[in-house]
Amino acid sequence: MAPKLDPIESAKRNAAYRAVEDHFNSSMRFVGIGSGSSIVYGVEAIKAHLDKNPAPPNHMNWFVPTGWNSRKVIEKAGLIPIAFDSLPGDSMMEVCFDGADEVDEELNCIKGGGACLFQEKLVAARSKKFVCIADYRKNQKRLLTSWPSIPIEVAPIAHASVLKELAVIGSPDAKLREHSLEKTGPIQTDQSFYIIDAPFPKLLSAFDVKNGADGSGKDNQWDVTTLAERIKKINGVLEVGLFHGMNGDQAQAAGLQGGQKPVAVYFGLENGEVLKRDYKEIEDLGK
Ligand SMILES: O=C[C@H](O)[C@H](O)[C@H](O)COP(=O)(O)O
Repeated sequence: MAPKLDPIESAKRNAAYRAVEDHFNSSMRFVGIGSGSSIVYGVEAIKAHLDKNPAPPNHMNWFVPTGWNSRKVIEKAGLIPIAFDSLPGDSMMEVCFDGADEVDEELNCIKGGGACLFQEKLVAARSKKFVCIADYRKNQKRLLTSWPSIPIEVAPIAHASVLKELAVIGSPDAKLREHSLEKTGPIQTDQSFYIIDAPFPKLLSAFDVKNGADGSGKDNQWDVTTLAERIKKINGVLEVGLFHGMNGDQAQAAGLQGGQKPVAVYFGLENGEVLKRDYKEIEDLGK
């Protein structure tokens, strides 16, 4: 008998199975796989789906990892990984599945809690859609409600100057993420970069801005997009753990390749149900 999962793990697993049921099929060619603990259940659900519904004859399903750990999860499930930079020509992934640390009402996400975000953003932006798997703790009205800080991937040589500039723009307590065993030093990403965690006050959404709020950073009030773009401009920053702007459907409708935001987020709830939030419902919210 399978061991009983604790409520949070079981919420992630329920969300993963629903997300995969709604967005995966065996004839897909390229599928992105994110990082973290929730996506492990996503891969489990994909494998279970393929076992029941094998791919058509002579058809390969390839899975694009977002880092070392994600590649191991793919391999362990017996699925076939393909490196992002081996994707042929202009082919897109049909879908990518990934987790998040926090998701707001507009489906903006904070990611990078597990030190992966650069490759996750590359993969999301080359996928027709990003589908997010999460548990109830991640579902918040605004970002930085329960999750305390924004993960930022930086070049090691620039970490001190990035910390200084973050202080200037309103995050004096930003910190370099270190291993718990101090002597092992800063945590390194798959790119051998460092991670800075930058706390800011709760972020405004595009709805707030549309309704007249000032998210320009005055009085340290930022909206998600303005802050993400401001941090990205700091020399030495490779990527910011804010996934914002358009989702894949919206990007393609605008003639662009892909977006950063999920088209849908599946939150596993404490009572065993799954709450699905998708961007169409958000468009209605904005009216
Ligand atoms: O760095 C890690 C990634 O962005 C993860 O997707 C994110 O931290 C969520 O991870 P988990 O599913 O473990 O909560």
